[in-house]
Amino acid sequence: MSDSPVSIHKLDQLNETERKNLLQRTENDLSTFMDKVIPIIEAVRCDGDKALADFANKFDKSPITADQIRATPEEFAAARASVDQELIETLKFAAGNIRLFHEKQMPETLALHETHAGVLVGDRWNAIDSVACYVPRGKGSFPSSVLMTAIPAKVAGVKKVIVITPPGPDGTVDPATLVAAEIAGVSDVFKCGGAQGIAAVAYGTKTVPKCDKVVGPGSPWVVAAKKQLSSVIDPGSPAGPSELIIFSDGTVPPELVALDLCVESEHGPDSSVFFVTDNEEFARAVASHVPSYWSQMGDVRAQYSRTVLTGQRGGIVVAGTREEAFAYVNDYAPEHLAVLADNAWQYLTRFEHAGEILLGSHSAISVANFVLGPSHVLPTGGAAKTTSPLAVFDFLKRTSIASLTEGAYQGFAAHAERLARYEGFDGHANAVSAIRNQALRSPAKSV
Ligand SMILES: NC(=O)c1ccc[n+]([C@@H]2O[C@H](COP(=O)([O-])OP(=O)(O)OC[C@H]3O[C@@H](n4cnc5c(N)ncnc54)[C@H](O)[C@@H]3O)[C@@H](O)[C@H]2O)c1
Ligand SMILES: N[C@H](CO)Cc1c[nH]c[nH+]1
Ligand SMILES: [Zn+2]
Repeated sequence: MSDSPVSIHKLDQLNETERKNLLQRTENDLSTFMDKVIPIIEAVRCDGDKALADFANKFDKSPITADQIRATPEEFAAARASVDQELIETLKFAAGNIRLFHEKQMPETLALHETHAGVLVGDRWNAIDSVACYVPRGKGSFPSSVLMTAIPAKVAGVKKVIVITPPGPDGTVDPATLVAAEIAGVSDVFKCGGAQGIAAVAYGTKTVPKCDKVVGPGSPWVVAAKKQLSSVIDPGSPAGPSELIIFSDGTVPPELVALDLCVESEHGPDSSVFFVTDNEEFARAVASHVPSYWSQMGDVRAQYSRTVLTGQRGGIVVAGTREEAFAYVNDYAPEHLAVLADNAWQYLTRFEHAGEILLGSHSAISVANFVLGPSHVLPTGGAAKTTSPLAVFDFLKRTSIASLTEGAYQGFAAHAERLARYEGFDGHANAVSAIRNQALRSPAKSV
């Protein structure tokens, strides 16, 4: 039991610096990528589609040419024919749940409140014009990410939704990604990933349309390019390497926690996954079960998981008290938080910061990752302290709407004039002092 290689970090044995280090993610230090993406971005800005093809050759080993960046109707048809019918049914099942959840999330288009007699103020929500959904391909294929990004955008009413994704070594888009795009109602899919894909939608190329916003998860190249281009395109939330914290009070089988530790840790060596508990005996039991689950995974995924769970950005955190366990989770602000307990709901109010909180053994991380409804694109790197999961709100913006009657205006104008004079704005003050000259404001008398 004690010879499990899973890291065990005892909070009360850490000094302040060590505790701080345990909260770090790979994405918190993008310094090695920030400079390297600049020439890639510049090449796309200057050479457009030709640069996209060159980078696809170089980074994706994909033999495409500048005139093959867009996925053709024939490629969609071939994808439809090659993807297993049951998988298509599953993609449709997921799409239905994602659509339903986001439809229910939509705010009223116009919400007005009468704050005083004759004063109507409120919000109008409307969609942004164009969005690019980034779908990764480097470490697997992610048709689920197409659904989790494009469907909320469509529900919000975005007119132009496109997908960008790295092409494979055969020069095509992953077939299930194309089928998922079709199910989501997206017909514009472009073969460009990494920093070059982000640059393409930021500046536009002959083939790839310039977009107002880019969403979706990606490698550090993608996250670094989003940061570099944040004044050119709205980069949305970072959505970097997947991360998970599991909290348990020891009232579930340790095997369950061990299995869940292998979930997000198999994404890549840069993921971060911890089990946090105040029960050391239970922690050691969990650690003892993990290696047997690695042996049930493919070599590459098992190695990613092993790297994460035996290193400094993963494993088990043993807190001295339950309060310290809650405090650690809140400081960490994980992307996903799974609460595994007999009565998981009792802990909900203890967790302030997380992209998603899954309560109880049946609210499985994999169900939420793939088919439940809420988007799996969630804030990473601690961004859950201030930001929210991808949702319809990311594709909408608010405009404040106001309307005053003549009677209401009388009650506001003198106050506005006084504040305008104090701030030294004569033009502002003069405009409202027309209160003394009603003719200027009354349509009936204005001509
Ligand atoms: N937060 C979320 O919602 C969420 C969801 C799914 C996946 N993820 C994360 O997304 C990530 C996906 O990883 P991936 O590798 O599949 O992403 P990816 O497909 O974005 O990465 C591959 C791309 O990176 C670029 N690249 C690779 N090597 C390069 C180099 N040497 N120089 C320049 N560019 C280079 C290439 O353009 C390549 O196409 C994982 O970290 C996973 O954990 C996050
Ligand atoms: N865990 C990812 C979000 O962090 C979603 C995903 C897609 N495929 C597998 N997992
Ligand atoms: Zn996952």
